[in-house]
Amino acid sequence: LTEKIDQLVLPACAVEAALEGDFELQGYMFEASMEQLRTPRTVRVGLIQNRIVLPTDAPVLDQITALHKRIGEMVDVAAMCGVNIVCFQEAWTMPFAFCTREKEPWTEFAESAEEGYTTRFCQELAKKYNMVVISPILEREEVHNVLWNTAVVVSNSGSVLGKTRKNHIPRVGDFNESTYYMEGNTGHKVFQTQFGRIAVNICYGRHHPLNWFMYSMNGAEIIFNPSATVGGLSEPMWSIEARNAAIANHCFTCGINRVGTEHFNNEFTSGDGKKAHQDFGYFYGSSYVAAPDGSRSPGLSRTRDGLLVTEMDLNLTRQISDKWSFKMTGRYAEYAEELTRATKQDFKPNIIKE
Ligand SMILES: NC(=O)NCCC(=O)O
Repeated sequence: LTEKIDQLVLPACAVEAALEGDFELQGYMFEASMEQLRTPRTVRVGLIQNRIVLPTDAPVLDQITALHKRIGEMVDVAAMCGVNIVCFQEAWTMPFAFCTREKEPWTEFAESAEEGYTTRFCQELAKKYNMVVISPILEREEVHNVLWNTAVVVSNSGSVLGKTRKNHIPRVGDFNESTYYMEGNTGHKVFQTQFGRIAVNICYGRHHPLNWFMYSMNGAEIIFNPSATVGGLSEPMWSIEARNAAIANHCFTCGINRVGTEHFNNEFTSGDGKKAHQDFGYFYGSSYVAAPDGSRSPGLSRTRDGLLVTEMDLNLTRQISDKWSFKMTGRYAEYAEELTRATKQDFKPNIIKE
């Protein structure tokens, strides 16, 4: 169904800047029917995927600053393309070092969601470009000194609208994230922005249909899925999960994955009897947007930095909901009751035997 998608013509200055900055720039459009009582609710969304800039053994602040510079240049191009909401990849200010299980220096990348340099940096971008910025970082919550995997949502006014934390922490492959931070405690927040209602389902949460569902129950029209995931593990699932969530929940979904292979100084093992190694494998990019009608944009490159700009008419969410009525036909009260019973210690599965 990618053939249903029209390309979005992007300004020549943006195309040139992307060429000069050596990153891919793609633009697509999702249209909706014209309605009599509502005007189109058109919004432009930018997804940014990238490799890390400096080697993983460069000083921490240099690594962060180099990523700010790189992403700042890409946001400049997003602004030229009229982007209203931009989302970066999971833990965008750092290498995805959680495979190592080392605490130092990786926990030094953690920053305050409200006051950290990265949030300040995003606030500047948001104000300058009248753009909502979704900034997934490693958060240090300073009152209790707890680390979290958090997306900070900066409003286009430049103020911090709020933050939302990763609900599901992987226990698969080299994703040793449970060594560093806890399951999120912020529920399924939806942020009302000037450009639509948005939510952030961070990485591994995309394997949980009920996680997407709860954001949608709270009214999300666009659900972002900033990720860090590697070839050989999740690639066969990547093109399906966010797309299916868009269909099932009558909303737009945006999958973002980093690119490149990140090398670490010290070897680590995967607990599978294989030899110790110094990298996680390659992050395969392929960021894309899926629409509630089942269509999707082509993915960005598997290997290059990129900016994907999509224009979407949010009226499509209600139009598809009216057509398919999944929200209306869902038997949620029944599921809720059965689920409540299923989560109890004394639960007996409802299996009928002869
Ligand atoms: N970052 C993260 O949660 N990755 C886990 C692997 C996956 O979900 O593909």
